[in-house]
Amino acid sequence: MKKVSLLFRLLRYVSNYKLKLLGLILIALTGVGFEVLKPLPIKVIIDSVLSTKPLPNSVLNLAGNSAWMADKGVLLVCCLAIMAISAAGSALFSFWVTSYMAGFCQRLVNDLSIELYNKLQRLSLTFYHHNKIGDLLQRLSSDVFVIYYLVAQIIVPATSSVISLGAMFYIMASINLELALVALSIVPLLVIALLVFTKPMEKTTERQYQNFGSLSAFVQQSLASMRVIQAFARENLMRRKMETHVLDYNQSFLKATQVSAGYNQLSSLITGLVAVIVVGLGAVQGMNGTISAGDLFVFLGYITALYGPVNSLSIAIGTSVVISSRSKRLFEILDSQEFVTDNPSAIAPSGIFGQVQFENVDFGYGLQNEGKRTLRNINLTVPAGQTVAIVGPTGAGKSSLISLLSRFYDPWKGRITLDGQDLRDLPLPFLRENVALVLQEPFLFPMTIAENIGFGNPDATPDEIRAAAQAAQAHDFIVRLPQGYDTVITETGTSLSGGERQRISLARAFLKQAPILILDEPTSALDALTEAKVFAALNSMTFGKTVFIITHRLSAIKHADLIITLKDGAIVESGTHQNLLATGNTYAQMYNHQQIA
Ligand SMILES: Nc1ncnc2c1ncn2[C@@H]1O[C@H](COP(=O)(O)OP(=O)(O)OP(=O)(O)O)[C@@H](O)[C@H]1O
Repeated sequence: MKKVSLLFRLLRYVSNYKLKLLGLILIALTGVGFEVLKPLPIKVIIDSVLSTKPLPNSVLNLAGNSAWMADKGVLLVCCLAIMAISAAGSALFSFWVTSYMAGFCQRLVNDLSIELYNKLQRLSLTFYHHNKIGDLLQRLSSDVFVIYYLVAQIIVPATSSVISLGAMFYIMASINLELALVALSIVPLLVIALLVFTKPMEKTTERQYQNFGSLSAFVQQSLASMRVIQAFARENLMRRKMETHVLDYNQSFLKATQVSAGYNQLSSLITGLVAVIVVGLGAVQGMNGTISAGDLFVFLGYITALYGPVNSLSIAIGTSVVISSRSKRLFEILDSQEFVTDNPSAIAPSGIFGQVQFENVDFGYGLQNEGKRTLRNINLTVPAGQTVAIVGPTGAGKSSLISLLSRFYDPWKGRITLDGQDLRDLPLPFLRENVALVLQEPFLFPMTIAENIGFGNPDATPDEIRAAAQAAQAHDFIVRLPQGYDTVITETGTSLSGGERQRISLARAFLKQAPILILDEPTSALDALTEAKVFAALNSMTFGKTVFIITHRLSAIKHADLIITLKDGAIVESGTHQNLLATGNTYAQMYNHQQIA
């Protein structure tokens, strides 16, 4: 997307608050008006108090011909005017603009953050496989401020700069057109400087923020895996990698800063040079008597004041380059394809029985024509209320198969139905409300244990949370913790053992009371006794539910209604424990091997 169209797209968020923006610009312009007025009382002092020039008509009209308009009276009024202009213009309006702008821009940042967050929630896991969390974090917490800069460093300063330049030029031209035109030559010179610097600024800024994203991602991953780093004593290796990331970032930061400082300095140089020329020419005209001392003072005042708006215009233009590069990183998220989409015309059925059917399902993680096929021609019927166990060697596709049930991904080919209805024709939130999931890696939030379990059902009462914990064999260890159910879990959950985390995760799924329960190795971290208790509890908790369970401990699923064996992404056998044992094939071999071991 082109730089200008990126800026226009960003502008659309601002256009939701047209009136507020207009208010902000009006306040800023009033401040500018005071700035433009600043040299005028001094001109009156120089020309009409210190010299003999009559008072300007505008002042006479205001004051009338009153007697107090003698020199000292004029001097006093001019001094009061200077004070009022400075107090109102510089102090009051600067404060007002700053606080108004902060509130307004923060609201824009909030809007954009929420839109990004909503989009991130809709994106399927495929997106997360291709993007690093640290980089996304950086986009959401830092790049999102581009909208702030768009208003605070471009729209408002550029508008007030253009208007104040216009007003100053008008007054200067009415004093001396020739000098005013020389002053205006700043504009084409600055445009040339900008043309030279745009590309390098764009490139270096983009690189800088890419490197910053990589650095954030590396730090985030390192912190999350500190235990592994320490266990393998790989601190030096990771430090060297960190140094490389920091160095890359520093170099790109340095380049971006040098290029943008180069542009700023060149534009300052141009402004300064033109100002010197105008001062010189003005002084010559003053000596020739073609311009009064007061007018020359106004002129010189504006020439110095001209630097402010011209400079903020050039900064605004430079910032627009930076902003467009950074906003690209946000629009990349907003434009990411939602591979799993919610069908807007889908109607939720009044209830769910729980019959699940896979019909000729093929699936892979990449795009259909590019990626490797992970599941091939899966045909499977699970009647409502039955328990199906999925077994097979590691990497066979077991977790992939069950991830299709929650529509984390959609099949490449074929379809999966729930009570005869294609999952893609069910509202996505409805489907996921009706599926409870225990993942292989139990994830806990940095909240209390009660909140972690209650995540399965936010309306659950403390008694229901406790009952779910009891069923998952978690209650006993929870009440032994100093704060019991109110114990806050550390960010990574490392304050609990693997088995404890697993049981909390199980309790969360139990609490959800969904008609379909998916358990991906739910007891792999439990000792044999606790595992037996969990499985005993499972029998009562899963009554009437359709259950998919993946486990490597085959003795635990002997009573499943159906067992399927997956190998290289295909179902190679299915039946009950007894049937499969009788065949002597893969399942029987794995089972017998475990019995001996
Ligand atoms: N996000 C992913 N992107 C690409 N390939 C993946 C992804 N997740 C899994 N795979 C691949 O899909 C295949 C099946 O993986 P899956 O996790 O479904 O196997 P599994 O039978 O559950 O294994 P395990 O018993 O070890 O958990 C593997 O080859 C794996 O490398």
